[in-house]
Amino acid sequence: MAAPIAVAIDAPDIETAARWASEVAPHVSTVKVGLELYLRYGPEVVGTLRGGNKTSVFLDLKLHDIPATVAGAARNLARLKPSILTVHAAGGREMISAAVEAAPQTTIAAVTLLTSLDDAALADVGITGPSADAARRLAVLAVESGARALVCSPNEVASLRAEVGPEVTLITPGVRPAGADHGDQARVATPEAAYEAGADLLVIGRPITRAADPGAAAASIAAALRRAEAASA
Ligand SMILES: O=c1ccn([C@@H]2O[C@H](COP(=O)(O)O)[C@@H](O)[C@H]2O)c(=O)[nH]1
Repeated sequence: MAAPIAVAIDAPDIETAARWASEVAPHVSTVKVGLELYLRYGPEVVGTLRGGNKTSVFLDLKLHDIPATVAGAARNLARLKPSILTVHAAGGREMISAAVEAAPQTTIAAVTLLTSLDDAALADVGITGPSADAARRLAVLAVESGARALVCSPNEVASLRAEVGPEVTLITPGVRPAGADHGDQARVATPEAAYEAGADLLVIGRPITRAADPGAAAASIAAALRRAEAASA
């Protein structure tokens, strides 16, 4: 079975994106399209990456605007049939509800706190104290507004799970295999730690796509998750 990994296809061009998607497709459940590709190619990129692969396409466009604008955007994006569409939880209750109502067939995932922000960067934007507290507050607001999925750091999965229960899908970027370069990610954990904490879908980009062989890198992380699952059974 394909591993619960969404590979972030943050590629400079559609040819590279299509190659990465087909190389990782046998090993993972999902490919993720973000701003870099969508803003260059628009809706066609979704069809291209879906291609003949069985992977789901996750649209990570992090909508954040007034409710009416987000509703219109979510309605248009839902036509592409993504499995998941992201909005920023900080957009507030009405904005999240507007997205959920506009795209009833799509899982709306609310981004709590970007995983690139460390304590100092969070303080810069007025969020002080433990990141887990702020993430929990935003998570509750998002779920109360109808979001069925949340995006958070792997380090915050356990506390969010305790708060929102088993039915909400927890999606974690900020995943780095042991020894991998963290790049611009601040609140990180290994794939095994994210999985063991209870994450439902691990978002992993550069550790896979920048490897010499993306297919082999995806297969290796998928195998590590299977070992973690077997060990916890
Ligand atoms: O809080 C967030 C929300 C989304 N992302 C996205 O995930 C991937 C991570 O890619 P890596 O190469 O594994 O760092 C990227 O597309 C981000 O836009 C996130 O990192 N953090």
